[in-house]
Amino acid sequence: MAYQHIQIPADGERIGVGADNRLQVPNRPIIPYIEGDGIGIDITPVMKDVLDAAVAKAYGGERSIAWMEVYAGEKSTRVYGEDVWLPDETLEAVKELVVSIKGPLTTPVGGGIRSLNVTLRQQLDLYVCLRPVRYFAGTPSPLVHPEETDMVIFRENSEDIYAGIEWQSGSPEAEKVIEFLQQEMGVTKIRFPETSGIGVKPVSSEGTKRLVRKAIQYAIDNDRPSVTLVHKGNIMKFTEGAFKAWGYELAKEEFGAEEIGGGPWCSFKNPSTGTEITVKDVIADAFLQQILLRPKEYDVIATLNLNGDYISDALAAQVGGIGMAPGANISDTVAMFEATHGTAPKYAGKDQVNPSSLLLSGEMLLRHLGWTEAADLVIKGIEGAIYSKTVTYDLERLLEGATKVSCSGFGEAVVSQM
Ligand SMILES: NC(=O)C1=CN([C@@H]2O[C@H](COP(=O)(O)OP(=O)(O)OC[C@H]3O[C@@H](n4cnc5c(N)ncnc54)[C@H](OP(=O)(O)O)[C@@H]3O)[C@@H](O)[C@H]2O)C=CC1
Ligand SMILES: O=C(O)CCC(=O)C(=O)O
Ligand SMILES: [Mg+2]
Repeated sequence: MAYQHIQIPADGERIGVGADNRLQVPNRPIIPYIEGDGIGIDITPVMKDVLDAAVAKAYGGERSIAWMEVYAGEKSTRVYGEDVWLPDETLEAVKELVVSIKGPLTTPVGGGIRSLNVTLRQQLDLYVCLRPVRYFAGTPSPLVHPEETDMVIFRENSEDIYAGIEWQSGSPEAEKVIEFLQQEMGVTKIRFPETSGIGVKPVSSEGTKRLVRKAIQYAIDNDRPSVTLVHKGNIMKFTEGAFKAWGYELAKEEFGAEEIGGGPWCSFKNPSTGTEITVKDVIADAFLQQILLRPKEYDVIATLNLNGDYISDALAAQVGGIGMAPGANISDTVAMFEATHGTAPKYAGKDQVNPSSLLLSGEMLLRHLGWTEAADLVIKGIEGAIYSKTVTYDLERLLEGATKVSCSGFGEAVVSQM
């Protein structure tokens, strides 16, 4: 490895990947991190400090993280030059070093660059966006029983309208596609052909099945009772409807699921525990009301890219907001952990926001390394800080008798509660 601007920590070692894609983790692994735009500057240093403290406490100095900064977004344009938003060496480093973590990156609405977050997922084929949503006791929530929300979202991360295949209204490309649709495909339903922008939504059986396979395997490994396929297949029959059909097909072919009654729901016995795992489906709009009214009925969720984006913020709100919801983007070998929320520009550099989403993403990273003792300490620290009502502005404004602390102050509270 030789990089232009990335400094490799001399005393760190690379994580290896063995048979069955198992990680071989040295005592001082090199972990690349992207600071992130906006509030990235606030939350990323806190995340590093908290993870370092948890690892030091759990392993008494025997293990530690060799952090290595890699660049993307606005910081990259300062380091590499005006138009370099995502340098090749960032992609190379993240791929070679296998496990990384990132802060949020800005995407302009309308024109400008396409999402760097989506580009990272696509370039590295991080096809699973894993977003667990659980409640921490004492967190203010709009629900009467927020503790009943305990779901793990598997959002397909490589297809759907996030593929970015779209043409602007009035462009020659849009006109050409519209002409093709009308003249060669017999399409008569484009309501305003003169002024329409056009987007394409690819959804494949391979893309669906690799995602649903991971979701079902997660349910097996974690002894969860159900996997729900969330789709809008009544309207988008050959994309979202196909996602549902391929999901059930996979459950039957690869996991031996059998139909319940006349189907389409099916179930099979968890090969490790003997517990019944139900594979079911629900239409996305109905799902969004049911997660508020009957959250206990849902557990592992497998869904398409756009649905997963909406659902993850909606579910996060139920357990305290997007300041609390972690995530990971995963392929068969590479894992990149990241917060669910964005760059919250109005708070950038003010040391105010809640770092928990990135802290909990870091907790997932530690668990992914097999460093469960350190991961448990991060959870203990966050639980302790929230329980003692020492919280950032977002929770303090909803929590009677709470003490408001800064972003870094919350990090210190977490460490002191470990
Ligand atoms: N993966 C990524 O990197 C993502 C990037 N983005 C990008 O981020 C930019 C801003 O997007 P926007 O729609 O404003 O969404 P954001 O998630 O950045 O912020 C929306 C609101 O959520 C609340 N919030 C977000 N993060 C926190 C936090 N850590 N602690 C407390 N509250 C928080 C704030 O609410 P309040 O004002 O009520 O305090 C904030 O104003 C866009 O460019 C978007 O594309 C968006 C999502 C994910
Ligand atoms: O890439 C972006 O700007 C937004 C991404 C997003 O909303 C998400 O990852 O949940
Ligand atoms: Mg989102």
